[in-house]
Amino acid sequence: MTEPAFQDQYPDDVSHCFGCGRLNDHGHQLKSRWDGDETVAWFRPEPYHTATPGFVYGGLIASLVDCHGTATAAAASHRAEGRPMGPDETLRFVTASLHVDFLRPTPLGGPLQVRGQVETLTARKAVVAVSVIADGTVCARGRVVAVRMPETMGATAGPAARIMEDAGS
Ligand SMILES: CCCCCCCC(=O)SCCNC(=O)CCNC(=O)[C@H](O)C(C)(C)COP(=O)(O)OP(=O)(O)OC[C@H]1O[C@@H](n2cnc3c(N)ncnc32)[C@H](O)[C@@H]1OP(=O)(O)O
Repeated sequence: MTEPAFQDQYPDDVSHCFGCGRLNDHGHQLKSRWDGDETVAWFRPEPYHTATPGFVYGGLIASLVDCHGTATAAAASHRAEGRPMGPDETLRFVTASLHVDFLRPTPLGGPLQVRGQVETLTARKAVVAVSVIADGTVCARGRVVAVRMPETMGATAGPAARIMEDAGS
């Protein structure tokens, strides 16, 4: 049986992210999982994710790097602490820094493999290297500095909750 994706184990109050939130019907809903000591996600860009005809928009690629990086940070933190991921226990990480190098044009039409490798991990911070691969060729490399989410970003009440309600999510 396939393991549930990291993002599917986030609590509801942090599951509206445009890149990976399972509760965001308009988002990418990226799904990241362990593959040995690395992490992997697959994403198939749609024709409207175009940069120039036939090639993937760089902002989408940055989004995949971002959400795979932060999800990898959360999963690695759980693994290091010996705590399974789950809706009540998820250690939450947000992006402090996102760097992407676009090495070559990324072809549109097939699935992209997104691979993550934890470079450093402390209780409060993870640095994750991410590759975006099309048909066996690395098209972009990124690095995410992910930091434990401040309490103010996970609000279940107040303005944040009202915005999501208004959006119908
Ligand atoms: C939870 C699931 C949701 C999915 C997430 C999806 C990804 C996202 O898009 S998140 C949205 C975008 N990100 C944000 O809005 C975050 C906004 N920024 C913040 O809230 C804060 O600046 C935050 C939390 C990142 C860092 O807080 P801050 O108090 O500055 O942390 P601080 O204690 O100084 O630094 C912690 C560590 O991070 C490092 N760090 C902080 N900012 C940066 C940076 N920009 N670049 C590199 N390193 C940094 C520090 O050097 C420090 O490292 P060390 O522990 O080795 O000394």
